[in-house]
Amino acid sequence: MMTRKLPIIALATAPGKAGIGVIRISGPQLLPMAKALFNKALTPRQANLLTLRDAQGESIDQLLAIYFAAPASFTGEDVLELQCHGGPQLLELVMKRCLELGKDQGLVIAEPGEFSLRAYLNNKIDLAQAEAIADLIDAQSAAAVRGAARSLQGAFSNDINSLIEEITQLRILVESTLDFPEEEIEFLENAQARERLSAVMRKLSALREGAKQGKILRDGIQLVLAGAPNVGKSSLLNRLAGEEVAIVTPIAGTTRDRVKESITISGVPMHIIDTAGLRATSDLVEAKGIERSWEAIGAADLVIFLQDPSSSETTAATEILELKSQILKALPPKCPVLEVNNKSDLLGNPISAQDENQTLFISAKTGQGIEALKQKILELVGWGGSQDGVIVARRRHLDCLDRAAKHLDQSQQFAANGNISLELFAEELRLAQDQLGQITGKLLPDDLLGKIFSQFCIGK
Ligand SMILES: Nc1nc2c(c(=O)[nH]1)N(C=O)[C@@H](CNc1ccc(C(=O)N[C@@H](CCC(=O)O)C(=O)O)cc1)CN2
Ligand SMILES: Nc1nc2c(ncn2[C@@H]2O[C@H](COP(=O)(O)OP(=O)(O)OP(=O)(O)O)[C@@H](O)[C@H]2O)c(=O)[nH]1
Ligand SMILES: [K+]
Repeated sequence: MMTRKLPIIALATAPGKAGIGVIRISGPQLLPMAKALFNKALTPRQANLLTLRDAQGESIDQLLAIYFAAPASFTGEDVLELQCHGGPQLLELVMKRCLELGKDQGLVIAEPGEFSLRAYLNNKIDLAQAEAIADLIDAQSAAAVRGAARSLQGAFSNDINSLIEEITQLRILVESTLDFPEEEIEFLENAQARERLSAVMRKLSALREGAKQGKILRDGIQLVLAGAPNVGKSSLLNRLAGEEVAIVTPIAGTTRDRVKESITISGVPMHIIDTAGLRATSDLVEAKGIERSWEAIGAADLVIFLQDPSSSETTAATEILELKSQILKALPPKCPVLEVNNKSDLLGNPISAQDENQTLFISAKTGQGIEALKQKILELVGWGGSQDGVIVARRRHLDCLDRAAKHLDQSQQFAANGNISLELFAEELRLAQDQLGQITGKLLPDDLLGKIFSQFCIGK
């Protein structure tokens, strides 16, 4: 796939019936094909109202064609867009006609992400921007859209590039004095190398913080509701979702399988998973469900351990402690657990939303304490509270930033008195820079491009 030069074609709009359907073609030289399709010269970058005909001269569609001449196009190649009526059968015919007439030039159906890949390879966008396009399309909340749009405009890339630039300046300084080893201490002091490194590290740390927020915005949070049967997990899911997505009954063991629902809390996508109540059971179906509960807990970003202090049967303190320790063992590393007491409406005296042990009290039934719970959830998953200036980010970006930070830490150690090695100092700077370069695609491991672009949707 990666670097073929043949012209490619794909449906750019979603498959299915719609008002309009857009077919997009990109290639090194599309004018002959355009001529063959319409028998007419197209004005570049302008809507041309034309009739497309089949081999027999019968009209297939009256459409708008836009021709972009290389390099002034999305991909940097010639691009021809056919904005047709949006019928699936019609679009199929148009596609067939194009493939027929483009045969001599080797026109082929595009692979997922191939248009964006070409835009990247032709330096129209960098890798972080290409990823932002996919994230824009996949965005799960309005805040995620804004974050992806910022990245697409280059906000993230610019920050990365200016960091790379500062490291470059520092490297130039260091490398120019490498040949005079006896002056290392003096050099470090005169050039304020340590101060400059600290400044770079502070910037990187701010960028990592922002990227963590951006990862939350892009991927959302896997929030698992766990606990004994009948404590009100399904009721809480319904309350958070604002609709009856899970079955609620007074019968313990109602939920037999995971029920998932995606919502947003303050613009943060939350994938809430209601699980089968955890208890020993001889019921085979229930046991299977409980197995899945444990799987969900093992893949959570946050677990709410829900309890029902109004019920004597489920609140035997030892049982709760036992269940809690099982949950703690099943959690992924660093995943927080939030203990929440449900059914506060049954507890007689007016209950405040939080007791002295910081345990939250809520009522899934009345809605009491739900707002406080939502705030607590955001706090625990590390959401900074503001969407201003947030960009979307991926695991890949976070990993690169983490590795860059490690290298800067190391380079700082090689600038410490008693341990100075300018050579290693410079080498670690270079390694940090390489990691940052991977984010924008300046420097890439071999198989990465294919991996990233193949996850794009078709026609993008
Ligand atoms: N119909 C249509 N709508 C679309 C796209 C498309 O390809 N087709 N896009 C596709 O994702 C996005 C728009 N992205 C685009 C990015 C650059 C250029 C372009 O022509 N760039 C030239 C000229 C720039 C200029 O004149 O300012 C260039 O970069 O040289 C076009 C679309 C969203 N909407
Ligand atoms: N009074 C009161 N009853 C509640 C509250 N939340 C849930 N219930 C009741 O508790 C019972 C069990 O609720 P569910 O939501 O099915 O509990 P669950 O934890 O999902 O149960 P399992 O599916 O058995 O694991 C139902 O009768 C609910 O109406 C609450 O906040 N107050
Ligand atoms: K129940």
